Amino acid sequence: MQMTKEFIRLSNVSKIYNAHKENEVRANDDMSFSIKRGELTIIVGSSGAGKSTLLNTLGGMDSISEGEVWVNGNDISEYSEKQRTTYRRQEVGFVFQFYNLIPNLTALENVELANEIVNNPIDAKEAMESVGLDKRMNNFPPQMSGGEQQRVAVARAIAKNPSLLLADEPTGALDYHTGKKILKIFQDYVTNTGKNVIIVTHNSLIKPMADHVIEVVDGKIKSDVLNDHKIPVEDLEW
Ligand SMILES: Nc1ncnc2c1ncn2[C@@H]1O[C@H](COP(=O)(O)OP(=O)(O)OP(=O)(O)O)[C@@H](O)[C@H]1O
Repeated sequence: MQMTKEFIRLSNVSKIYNAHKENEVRANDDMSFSIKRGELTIIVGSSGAGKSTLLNTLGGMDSISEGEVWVNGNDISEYSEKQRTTYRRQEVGFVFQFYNLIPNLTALENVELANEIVNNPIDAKEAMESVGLDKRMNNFPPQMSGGEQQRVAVARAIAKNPSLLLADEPTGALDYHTGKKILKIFQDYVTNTGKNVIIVTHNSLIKPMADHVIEVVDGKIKSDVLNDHKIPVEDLEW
């Protein structure tokens, strides 16, 4: 089968909380866009715009109310709970704002735990090396800086060898320089592997580092722009 260039396509996707009640919220409202293979995509918007809701949809964490969500040739909006669990486990790597590491396992053990649950993992040590932490493998998370813990979290996501890496405000808890290091890892990952990374953020100043920027306002897509000349993270200032 020929691989198409399109990797993700959302068609008229809505997520409605408390439908038909007084407190109904259209967190995602009639969203349509597509994402090509090998893209670094940034989804940007202010607080409450609907970014996390969208990320939860793409990551198979939640079902939608209306529309279709195609990932890698499959309509994941039709998946049963069980199929969604398999999808989430096998296909998606997650990085969150607050690392979510297990404190009483070493950095390496945190990464190993993730790659044990998938069929086609990357060696945990290799993943640690790829984020520059080969010397800190046997440290426990509380002995590491925020930036180092976030690198472990990125290694953990990469070690699953996912087809899609999702990051929700991955630099939200980090200082400027440390945040830049994390963003560089994501940008290099896309360049080196040809896989897809989607970063959700409220920081519109990082938009130039992406291949594709989707802006969300009030649950709707406000703009959808391809960057022909993305900027290396090193050259980005904010
Ligand atoms: N489980 C839920 N039940 C009801 N409303 C919800 C639920 N989850 C999110 N919402 C609402 O949906 C809207 C979008 O929320 P969402 O978390 O997706 O925004 P966001 O852009 O990620 O914001 P932030 O940057 O602050 O995390 C908000 O109005 C929020 O209150």
